[in-house]
Amino acid sequence: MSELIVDVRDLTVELGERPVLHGIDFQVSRGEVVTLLGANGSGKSTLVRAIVGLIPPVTGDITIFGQPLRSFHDWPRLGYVPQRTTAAGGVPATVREVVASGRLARRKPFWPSTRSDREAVDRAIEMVGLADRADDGIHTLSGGQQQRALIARAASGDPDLLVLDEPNAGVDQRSQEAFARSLRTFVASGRTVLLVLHDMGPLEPLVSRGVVLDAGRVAYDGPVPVPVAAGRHVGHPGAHSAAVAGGSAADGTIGVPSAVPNDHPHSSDEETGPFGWTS
Ligand SMILES: Nc1ncnc2c1ncn2[C@@H]1O[C@H](COP(=O)(O)OP(=O)(O)OP(=O)(O)O)[C@@H](O)[C@H]1O
Repeated sequence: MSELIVDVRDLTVELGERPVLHGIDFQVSRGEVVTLLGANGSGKSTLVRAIVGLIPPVTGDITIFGQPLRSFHDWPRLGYVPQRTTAAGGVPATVREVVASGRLARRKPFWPSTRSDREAVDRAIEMVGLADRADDGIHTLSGGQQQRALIARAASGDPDLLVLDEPNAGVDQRSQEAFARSLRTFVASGRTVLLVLHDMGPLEPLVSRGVVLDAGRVAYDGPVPVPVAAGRHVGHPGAHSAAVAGGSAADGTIGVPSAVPNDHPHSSDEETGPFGWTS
């Protein structure tokens, strides 16, 4: 069996004393691109935040790179971009400076950046299609471009696992396509990606597995569902949780769409369905 990069067992999380995740089992193996799907408030961001160590579990275990999270120290191996952040915040930094800050965990304190630092920063800027804006102030970029700069910052540290919470929110189609191409290169080098997505868009062919959360529980875990008709989708043969997801197991359909309404406030394309398909 391939190496488990993320291993979540029986995870329960509370926020403000309210249970949000209930007994989640969730694994990601090396080289996979796994997307978390589900309705607003189903717990996707909470699961991701627990995995990167921002929220403590009430019960259950989280292991990353084979290490229990509570004793994990190798943070440069993990790149994380949270949802809906802006990079500007009044800081007069250029795109290159923001991206270069992603290398800090790999550098010796007070030493100047090395050639490999600078090359990694250039690669990451190229990856998100911001090469022509590298020396511009981050505050001059659009929200979507700032989001891409943050992805580049996470990627510049050469992580083995990239965790991105809605990386394409508010990002135009052409940039999404450029990002999908770069992510393909990232994954081809044997690295691993965990994404929260509402609209898969150009990332869809890259995604190896979809996990749908419904009210803090795993409702489906299997190949990414594909559409059969407006509002109905079918799982690939072998999708193991079809019945659990609420659809009709008899006709092979799964109820994923009902768990993934397209009501997200910052979707980049209002005409597009939850998996990036025109509805
Ligand atoms: N700080 C908090 N305190 C209390 N409840 C919270 C907090 N943050 C989130 N929640 C609640 O936890 C639940 C899960 O939220 P979460 O953000 O993980 O969902 P999500 O699936 O990522 O949603 P979205 O698609 O809208 O980002 C929601 O009901 C939300 O209201």
